[in-house]
Amino acid sequence: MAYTNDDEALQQWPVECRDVALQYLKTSHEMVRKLLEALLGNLGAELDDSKIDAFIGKKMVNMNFYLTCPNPELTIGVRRHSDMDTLTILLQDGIGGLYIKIPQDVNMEQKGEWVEIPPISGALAINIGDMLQIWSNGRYKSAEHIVRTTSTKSRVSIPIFTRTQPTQKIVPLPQVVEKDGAAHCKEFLFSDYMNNFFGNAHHSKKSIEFAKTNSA
Ligand SMILES: O=C(O)CCC(=O)C(=O)O
Ligand SMILES: [Fe+2]
Repeated sequence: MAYTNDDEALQQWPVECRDVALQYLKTSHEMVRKLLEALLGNLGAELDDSKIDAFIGKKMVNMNFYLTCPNPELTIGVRRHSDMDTLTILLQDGIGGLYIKIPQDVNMEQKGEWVEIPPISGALAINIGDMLQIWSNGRYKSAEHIVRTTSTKSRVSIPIFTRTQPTQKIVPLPQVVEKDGAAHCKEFLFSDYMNNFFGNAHHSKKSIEFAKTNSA
């Protein structure tokens, strides 16, 4: 359910869930703003409110229902992808099944492996999106993830995607580039990216290939 404004949400979202979904979305927006400030501030990039709003101005709340599957090894719930947005807030129930791939180029024992993000009661999972990877000049990685189903229990997850406007220029933040000595991606418009991948949000690191082909 895409969010534009309260009136539209109240008119168009299903009456059974619209109030609680709206509340979840609004509370999350404040949290996302603080997270983004902290994450980018940590890289030396202080952004004013209008910039932060531009990065997370478009929001969407989804509701995923994964049915049980008699042969889970023959299928997948959501195929391998990274999120195309800025930050994703993910509420999952207690069933489990979300796995992320630890990148090869990190200094961790489990590098290259798929690792489960176990549900923790009362906790949210936060995904770095592809655009945040680019703004941070690759310092933060948008993790590839996958959802596996089980034969015994259905699962529910509710992600909130926060994303930038189509007209937003995507380019590594100058404060980070200055520190790093080089930008790892050339400028492009988010709309260019969406034209390439929209309708295929569950791509597999396509943006990173895209960024590479745009690479300075
Ligand atoms: O269901 C989940 O845990 C993750 C869903 C997801 O990755 C997505 O909707 O992009
Ligand atoms: Fe995802």
